[in-house]
Amino acid sequence: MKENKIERIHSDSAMTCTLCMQEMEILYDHLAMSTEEIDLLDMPKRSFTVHFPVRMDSGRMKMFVGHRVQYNDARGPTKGGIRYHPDLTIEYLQDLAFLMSIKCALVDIPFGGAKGGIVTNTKELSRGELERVTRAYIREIADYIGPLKDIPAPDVYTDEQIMVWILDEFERIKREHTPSIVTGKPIELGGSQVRKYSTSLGGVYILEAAMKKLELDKSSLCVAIQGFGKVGLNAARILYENGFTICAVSDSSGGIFKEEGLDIMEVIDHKYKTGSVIDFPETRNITNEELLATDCEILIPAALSKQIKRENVNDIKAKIILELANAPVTMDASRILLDRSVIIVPDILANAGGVVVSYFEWIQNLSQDYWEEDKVLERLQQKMITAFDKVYEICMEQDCSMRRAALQFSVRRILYAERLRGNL
Ligand SMILES: NC(=O)c1ccc[n+]([C@@H]2O[C@H](COP(=O)([O-])OP(=O)(O)OC[C@H]3O[C@@H](n4cnc5c(N)ncnc54)[C@H](O)[C@@H]3O)[C@@H](O)[C@H]2O)c1
Repeated sequence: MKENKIERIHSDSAMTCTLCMQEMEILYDHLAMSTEEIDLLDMPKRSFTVHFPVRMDSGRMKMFVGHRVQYNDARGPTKGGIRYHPDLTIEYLQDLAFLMSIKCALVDIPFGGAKGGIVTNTKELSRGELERVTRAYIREIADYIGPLKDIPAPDVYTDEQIMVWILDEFERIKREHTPSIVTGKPIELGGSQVRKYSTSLGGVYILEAAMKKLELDKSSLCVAIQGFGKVGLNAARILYENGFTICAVSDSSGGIFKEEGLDIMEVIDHKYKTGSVIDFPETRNITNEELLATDCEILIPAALSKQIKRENVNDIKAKIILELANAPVTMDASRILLDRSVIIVPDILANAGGVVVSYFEWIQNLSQDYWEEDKVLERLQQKMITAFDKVYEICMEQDCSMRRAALQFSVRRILYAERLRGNL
């Protein structure tokens, strides 16, 4: 099992493991973990595949493949997204489910980690087919999910509407209202305030906490953001509203740069009208490579994995990298940046705000007590800052990277829960 994981870690396919998984191998030695501990963390508790037929619009039946991985539930029911992707493999989902366990432990929410999905290209399905595929998948896995077992959420190519179909199908099967079965719902059906920008806001809380420790003044710093989707756009908006100068942003069509800073509200308007940030008046169009190499203090990758790699790492000028995307920096590049004393705030900490607000949504559903926006904001900030402080303390004590510190802290928490249960 362990060898397979290492092979995957070093493979270079589109579905490779994240940097955290590579760091885990180092951590096994660093923490002097016993064989029992390594074995326990190396295997998901439950991992299964379902095959199911769905009637297509053409009238013919087509077989689909779905997976769900419930990695570790020592600290609570498992929690994790449902992803629709043609290249989805159960091995990759196992790694993502493991990272969800780590992320939940890091921000101290009572969940284990899960991940699942369907092997499909949503662009090739009609809306009706997408609904039938989703409902059929839920019928297959309904016995293994539940508010106190395993709680799905949106992920790549799944959204609020798909969460509603999941909720509705599950409730039809169980014949009772169960809003806590899934998170990422619209507010009208039990969703939480703040959810739509929770990942970005959580990242901003962490960035501001890091800057306070480093005694940096935000007004004098230039920020560049790669990706202008749900996470990048909201991060740009919140930072702009908080007085940061955003000098470059980009999306898949390219980017824009303005040394004195962009009017982000106008850029958002332009993006909605034209579909891209490029060609915004009085700015210079730049490529995504140029965006990463922008002369800025803070770089926020919020698009895809593996954007900062050996080939372009020497062009990076930022002093702080806030990883809002998952695994945007490769292992090689990370080592080089750390040698140059660049601070990398790792994905498992920087983008954990999303799962924290998912936890709040679940609490609200279970208690039927719905919170005002202010309460969600206050509790999100508290969770993020507590995790940051802990990670920072370990970094200072051990003179290690934030990723190493975060992983170490979470692994210890999970192993402690396992030990209390008598599993170690
Ligand atoms: N949505 C969340 O709550 C959440 C939570 C945790 C992590 N993440 C991670 O954050 C990242 C972004 O997620 P999202 O939800 O904003 O996705 P999204 O699909 O809404 O946005 C992605 C953005 O990246 C841009 N993009 C695509 N290719 C690009 C390229 N080559 N160069 C520059 N930009 C490019 C797209 O144009 C789009 O603006 C992903 O890595 C995701 O896994 C998201």
